[in-house]
Amino acid sequence: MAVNHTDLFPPSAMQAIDAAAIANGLCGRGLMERAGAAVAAAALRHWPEMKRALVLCGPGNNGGDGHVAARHLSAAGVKVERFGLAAKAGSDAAWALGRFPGAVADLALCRPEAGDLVIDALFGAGLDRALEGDVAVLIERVNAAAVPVLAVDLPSGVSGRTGRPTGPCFTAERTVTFAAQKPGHVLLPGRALCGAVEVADIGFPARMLTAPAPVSINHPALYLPHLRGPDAAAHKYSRGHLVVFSGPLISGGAARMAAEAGLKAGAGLVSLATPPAAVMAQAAHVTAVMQRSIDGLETLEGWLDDRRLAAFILGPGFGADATSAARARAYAAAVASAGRRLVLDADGLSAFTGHGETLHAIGAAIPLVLTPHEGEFRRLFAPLAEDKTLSKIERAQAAAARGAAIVVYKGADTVIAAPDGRAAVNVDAPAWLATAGSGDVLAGLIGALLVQGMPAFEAACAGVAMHAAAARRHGPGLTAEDLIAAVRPLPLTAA
Ligand SMILES: NC(=O)C1=CN([C@@H]2O[C@H](COP(=O)(O)OP(=O)(O)OC[C@H]3O[C@@H](n4cnc5c(N)ncnc54)[C@H](O)[C@@H]3O)[C@@H](O)[C@H]2O)[C@@H](O)CC1
Ligand SMILES: Nc1ncnc2c1ncn2[C@@H]1O[C@H](COP(=O)(O)OP(=O)(O)O)[C@@H](O)[C@H]1O
Ligand SMILES: [K+]
Repeated sequence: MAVNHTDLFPPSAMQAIDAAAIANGLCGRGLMERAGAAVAAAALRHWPEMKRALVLCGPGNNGGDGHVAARHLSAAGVKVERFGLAAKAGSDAAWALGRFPGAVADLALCRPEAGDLVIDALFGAGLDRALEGDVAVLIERVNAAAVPVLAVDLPSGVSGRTGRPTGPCFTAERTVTFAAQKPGHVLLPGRALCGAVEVADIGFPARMLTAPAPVSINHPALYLPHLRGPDAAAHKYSRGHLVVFSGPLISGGAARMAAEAGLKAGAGLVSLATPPAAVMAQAAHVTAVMQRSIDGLETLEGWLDDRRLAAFILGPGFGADATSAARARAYAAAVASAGRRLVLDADGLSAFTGHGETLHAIGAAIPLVLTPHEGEFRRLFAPLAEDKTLSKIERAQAAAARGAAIVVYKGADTVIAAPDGRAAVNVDAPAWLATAGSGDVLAGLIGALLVQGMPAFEAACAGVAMHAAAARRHGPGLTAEDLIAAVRPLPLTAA
């Protein structure tokens, strides 16, 4: 018996596991029994004082779980009222109803009142079309009544594959799902609509809970095997030299923050590659971070003869005008020709709008990490961003393939994706990370992990985790400068 706490299972994969389990001798009704019991237990644990449990039961297995939960709650002395849609004759849901016969009122009659708990067992994670009619009306009524909702598997009306509402949907205070989470539990807005998620063990053996695709929550096992602390004989060059391209005089702060974050994250040395006109301004600010005046491509190519320059960050505050964009493309190509690692962020990403093939060629040549926020993603991958059928995970995977790069698709639900289909969703970044310059810090963290020799996907996952950990460590009121100060190396062992 097991729960898979880290991998994400799209609804189709969960259905396949369900079918395989039953084909292998597990009893479908037994799964439903344990699912319903887990829901009832959660209801009793979190709402011990509930006046009534209003259990809304759909026609499928989700509704079956609801009937089982209703039976257990009634046996525990809770006043239970059921509302629902008829279960198909012969189905497990009909069997579950048969074990607890009694009135199942029409959905239109459901009137939640203060003190009630609504248990939403209408539809599960596989829902792929908008809920209409009585169900839609009831959802609006329940949401307006401001009574707590406990969702079974996923709030009805939310897609388990994308996390997006297909139409009207419940807003749950808690959700009990089974065996493993689906993408809809962690991608926004699904994550917020689920409330607190509990994953119940309903009896699948661990060997059956292997993910069909390498898509998971961003968790330490993804990057721990590649994370190293400095060994006792380390020197600064063995820890790696990171270079951050600085923008012009007016916008040097972004590169400086990336550089300082890189030092905090363990790069042995960090240098700003600064246009001559901005050197004095940067010199007035930086201390441990070094500088090199770079007046054009030729100077850069000369400097690239120094093999110790391991990775580059290009984009924070670099300049968005056509001249800067052309320079960004030329610098990125030079870094790629020299076989170094590269993080493209901010203006460095926008510079490649309409230059997808060049970007792909760079990604094919070197380890390349792209860190777009929503706006940059839309600019760089316009058709993908507009495809409303895709989930954020699927969009990030497609962008990674298109750019031959690791894509860190930022936001409150940052997705890290690789061209080979690996993807991870970060779920523990606090909202106070949404502050000017925090993306520049993230670029610095990823750059620092790249110079220390981590493979690009793992470096991106670890960088995103380190960024979120620093923000949590500081707490609300965070500025990007505070964020840098709060950065600590990630623990080398799982917590
Ligand atoms: N492997 C698992 O995770 C287990 C899942 N169980 C439950 O099974 C549920 C999935 O069961 P089902 O596949 O029967 O799915 P649902 O319970 O969501 O029911 C779908 C049924 O509703 C009908 N339907 C009517 N209007 C619909 C609409 N607008 N959109 C979609 N369907 C609509 C469909 O034709 C289908 O018959 C899970 O959510 C979970 O609660 C448990 O019973 C036990 C094991
Ligand atoms: N609501 C949020 N919750 C958690 N993290 C967030 C939220 N909004 C933004 N972030 C994170 O903050 C960072 C912002 O980066 P970015 O948009 O590039 O900002 P900037 O350009 O100002 O540096 C990203 O890492 C993003 O994932
Ligand atoms: K549900």
